[in-house]
Amino acid sequence: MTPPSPSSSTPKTDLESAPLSSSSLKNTTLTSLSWSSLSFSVGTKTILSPSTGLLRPGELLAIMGPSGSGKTTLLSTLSRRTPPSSSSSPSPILLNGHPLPLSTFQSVTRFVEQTDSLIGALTVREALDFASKLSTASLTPKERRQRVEGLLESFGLVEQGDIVVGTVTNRGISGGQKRRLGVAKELITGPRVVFLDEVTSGVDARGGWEVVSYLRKIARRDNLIIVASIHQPSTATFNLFDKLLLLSEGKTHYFGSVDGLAEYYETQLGMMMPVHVNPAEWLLEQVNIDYAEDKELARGRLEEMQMGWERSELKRQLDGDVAAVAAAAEKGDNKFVLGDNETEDKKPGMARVVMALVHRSFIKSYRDVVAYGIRLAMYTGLAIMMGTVWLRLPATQDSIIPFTNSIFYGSAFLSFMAVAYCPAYLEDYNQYAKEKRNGLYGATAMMLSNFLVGTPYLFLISVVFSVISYWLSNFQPTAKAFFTWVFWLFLDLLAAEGLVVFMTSLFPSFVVSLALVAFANGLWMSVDGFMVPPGTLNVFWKYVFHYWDYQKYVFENMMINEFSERVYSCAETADGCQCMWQTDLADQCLIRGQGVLDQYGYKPGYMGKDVGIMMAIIAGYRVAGWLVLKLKN
Ligand SMILES: Nc1ncnc2c1ncn2[C@@H]1O[C@H](COP(=O)(O)OP(=O)(O)OP(=O)(O)O)[C@@H](O)[C@H]1O
Repeated sequence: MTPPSPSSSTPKTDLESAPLSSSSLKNTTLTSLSWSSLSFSVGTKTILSPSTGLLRPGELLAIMGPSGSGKTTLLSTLSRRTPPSSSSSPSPILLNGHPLPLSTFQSVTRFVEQTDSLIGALTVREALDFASKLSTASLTPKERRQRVEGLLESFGLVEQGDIVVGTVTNRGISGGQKRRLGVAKELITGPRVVFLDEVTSGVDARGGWEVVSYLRKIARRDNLIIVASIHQPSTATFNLFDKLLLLSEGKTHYFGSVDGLAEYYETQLGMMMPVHVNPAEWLLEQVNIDYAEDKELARGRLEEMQMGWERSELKRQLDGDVAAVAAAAEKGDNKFVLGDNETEDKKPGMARVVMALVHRSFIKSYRDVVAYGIRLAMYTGLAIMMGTVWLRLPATQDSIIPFTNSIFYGSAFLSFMAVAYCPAYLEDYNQYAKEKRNGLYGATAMMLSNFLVGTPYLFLISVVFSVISYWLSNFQPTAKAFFTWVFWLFLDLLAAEGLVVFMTSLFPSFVVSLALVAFANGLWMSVDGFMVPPGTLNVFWKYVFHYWDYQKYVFENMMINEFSERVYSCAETADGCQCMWQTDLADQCLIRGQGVLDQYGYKPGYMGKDVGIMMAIIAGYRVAGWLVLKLKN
């Protein structure tokens, strides 16, 4: 496990021949990652002062520093997720001494976020398989399997291969194993450089050590460069790193080998590193002035240490090595850049991505009770409740108001309850956002797959709800009327889900999206025509909101479905017949259902037009959601 000695020799290999599609993940082409004058400012505030570094294949770099010292900023600019403030063209970040175009750079590097983007319902093996399907199309099924099995083995996850990651009802694998899986997922494309934010976050000391030792093993075996920010590693974990970049207030205090730290501090700064103390803790103490009693004194000392680094022989050597790498590349020894076609060819097309996403969401939908199970149970409960409250209503005038109320409840309250979809969509959105940042797929694939997976479930919910409540309540008992009811309920739920998708994409926060969807549905409920009949509704609400209220079309058509072809008996009293609605059937002591509809101004015969409007509203919500995701690029 001895680190290979870094050398400043001229890179001899060529990234162009990087065999990304081969089953081997070994790097044979990248010889260095270097950067100089890499800085980042916001306005006049410097967050990262010019940083320089050089890494060779097989090396692990720890970026360490007190909270707020700029670790995340450095990692983010180094991985080119955030453009640096200094001359961003050409990039100050070089691979084999070359500033590669962003797309080429991204095709040979990966970023592992602090929080894993893992789907709890998938097994460990499936998580890797889907990561592979979403990121590369150039593997045969056999190569894909080999790569997945290879990574399971490399990260010590073979025994956990068929265990789910973990859901609300299934505990799944441990935190450390999750972190290892999160890293393995990013290695599936065979990157040459891996960036990891807070590599040991969410795991205990032992778990952290395990993650880093697996990383070290893989870096050595496959010649990868690994850059990880880390908060406060244990001594054992710290010693697994080859190099350290120590930051304080955005400035570099040390860049070099972990082994050479004690000597540097002693000879350059005259400070003895205690032997029996965790070196990481000791270093952080030296560069952290947040808790110093005498801030002035501590700041002076910090600046002295930082100047010590600037003046050091190590820094001079580093600058020389970085310059030599760039100079060698400039001589033109290497043909470098991965051809655009070559990288594009490896990405799966839209159809493949959508298929993989649909398959993945489908597995999630039946294994994870939060996705659809809870909602199905809730709607079933509501159906039983509704059917037994409005139980076996006879076709008499006394049932007309309960029928009307039930139709409103069945349409409006059910769509209101789509708020229950907010948490599940938020989970999908966060997954999408992470995978988008890693360049896996975009807004179109996300929207299409979400719609394709959700639609059959909404249909199932509509059927289950209607089968129970429709017949229990005794709505118009014909097959045609039943299926029309199911159809409108289905459209209702599709529109309501579209609203959730749009709102939650716009404000991806549980509390905010929940409040906004509830507010919007509250508004649609009050102007749909039930509370205030359309003829009475004041012009502002009528013309600004009523006509594009999806609940209006559902309520109106469900009302027409119940009343347009049905007849209700009036009350027989001692004085004769008393009809609450006067229609042409009054002399037979009956009420023609159309009489009820007349008070709302509803007429049958416009279903085709209403279905068209409803579909436009459903599509409108989806397109609005897609636009939001697109614009958030
Ligand atoms: N876009 C930004 N605008 C303003 N300030 C920023 C921005 N990005 C970072 N900062 C500030 O720069 C400093 C460094 O932030 P950064 O997140 O890089 O530190 P860190 O070392 O990763 O901190 P921690 O260990 O607490 O996560 C912080 O004070 C932060 O508030």
